[in-house]
Amino acid sequence: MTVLAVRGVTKSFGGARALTDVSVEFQAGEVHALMGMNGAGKSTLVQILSGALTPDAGQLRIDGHELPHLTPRRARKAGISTVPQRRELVMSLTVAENIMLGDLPTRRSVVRWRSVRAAAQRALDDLGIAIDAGAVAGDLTVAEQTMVEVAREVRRGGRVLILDEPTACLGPEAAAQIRELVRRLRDTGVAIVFISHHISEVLHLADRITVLRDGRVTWAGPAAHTDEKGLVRDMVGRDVVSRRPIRPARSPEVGISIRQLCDGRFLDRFDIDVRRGEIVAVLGPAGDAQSRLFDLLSGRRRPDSGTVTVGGRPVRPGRIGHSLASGLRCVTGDRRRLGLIPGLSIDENVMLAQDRLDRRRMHRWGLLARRAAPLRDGYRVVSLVRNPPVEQLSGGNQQKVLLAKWLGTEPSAVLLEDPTNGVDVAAMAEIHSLVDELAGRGVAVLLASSSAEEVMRLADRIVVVRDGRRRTEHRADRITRDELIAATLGGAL
Ligand SMILES: Nc1ncnc2c1ncn2[C@@H]1O[C@H](COP(=O)(O)OP(=O)(O)OP(=O)(O)O)[C@@H](O)[C@H]1O
Repeated sequence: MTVLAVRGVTKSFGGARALTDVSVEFQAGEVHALMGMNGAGKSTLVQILSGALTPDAGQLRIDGHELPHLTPRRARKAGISTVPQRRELVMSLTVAENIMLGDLPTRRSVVRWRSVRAAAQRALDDLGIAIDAGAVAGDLTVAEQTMVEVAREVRRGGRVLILDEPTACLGPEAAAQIRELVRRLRDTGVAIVFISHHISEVLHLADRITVLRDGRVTWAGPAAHTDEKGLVRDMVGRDVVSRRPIRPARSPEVGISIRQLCDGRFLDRFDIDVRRGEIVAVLGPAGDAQSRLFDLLSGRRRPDSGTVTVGGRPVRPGRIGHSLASGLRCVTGDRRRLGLIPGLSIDENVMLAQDRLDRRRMHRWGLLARRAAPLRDGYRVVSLVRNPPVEQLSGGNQQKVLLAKWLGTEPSAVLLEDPTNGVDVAAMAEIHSLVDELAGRGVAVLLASSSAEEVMRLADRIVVVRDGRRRTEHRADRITRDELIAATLGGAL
């Protein structure tokens, strides 16, 4: 049964078309995946469905009734809920408070906290989510926070649930938990709109797929009627090949050396050496250790103890300037919060890390554009209008701006945290080639990733961390992906 129907929707931004004549129907009890390259128009469509954007033409119908002048409030009332990429929980409140926010049961204007807790726990239990409603939201893992948001939306009566890349940046186990929840929701009759760049995930999970390219539907049908190759062609318009290159022998010189690094429960006497020209990955079930490595190596945070040397020279802990001066570049996995400056254009963001460009020269726009051009072209940053503020770019293109910003500075060593987060298959292959080239130029690359596939594609060696400790080390050419996942989960090899 069709719950939500989109007919002939078109949307432009300042004269540039983001969506053209898009029609799609979402059925109750079905997982419907939206796929497409970065900038294809998926988020624009989702924002139209959730009432955040008004289409220039076309209509939306719920249960056959037209929904004119949709606003976020009306969409929610009609049962259309969105769980966006960025978690929207109040981290200092409990899970129960977050779930019940805006709908707190009261008696004579006094909140009945016991009822709050009980109702929230019921909402979680009904969906088979094993989380204590009394826990503080900020203490949950990212996957658990996503589940809490799902429970909240379903409790509020969501019949069409839009999940925007809910498994991005999650390790294999957490991603599997989210998929399990999606299946349970589907079985209760919710219509699920699922956005993901992971093709195998979509092929396993989705009942139906709609592919967008340049704002138009290029393929739509049951998931069983297509395959990986077909999807890539429909999304990209050509085949995409991404293979491990044969890299030249690595230099014996050590690029980055980490010794006995300790930081709270995240890192416990952690050691690693990355030689110049080598790619070493740190992989673990939860991304905690990986993002803590980013904080420590970039100098944002001082470790409890331990040393880091780059090119044989010690780096003073807790000092961003020292980290940069050592030739180390750390590319964050959290581009929205730590990576890019909203309000500044693509060119300004790309050039921010170039030390030769001081503040005064930043305002010579012609020069800025000329110097930024090779980087934005090299990293294939695509936008509808020339040089917009960076927040107007699609997610994957923002990621490319972030990589261009740091990798354009000729580093001697890099830490890359989830470098292809939110990036489409074609851009992923391009970014992987760029990382290969970096290593080929003798840069020491430390890869902090949550994706076993990515690690298998890029790394020479893989170090598995669990509970902050280095557990096992593997050569990428001597292990299979499944063995690696078992190793991250602590299973026997
Ligand atoms: N507010 C805006 N102003 C101007 N252009 C915009 C705005 N929002 C989106 N766009 C443009 O519309 C196009 C479609 O973007 P959209 O975010 O829908 O892509 P997407 O398919 O979700 O991509 P991704 O996979 O990277 O998230 C992009 O070229 C983007 O730059």
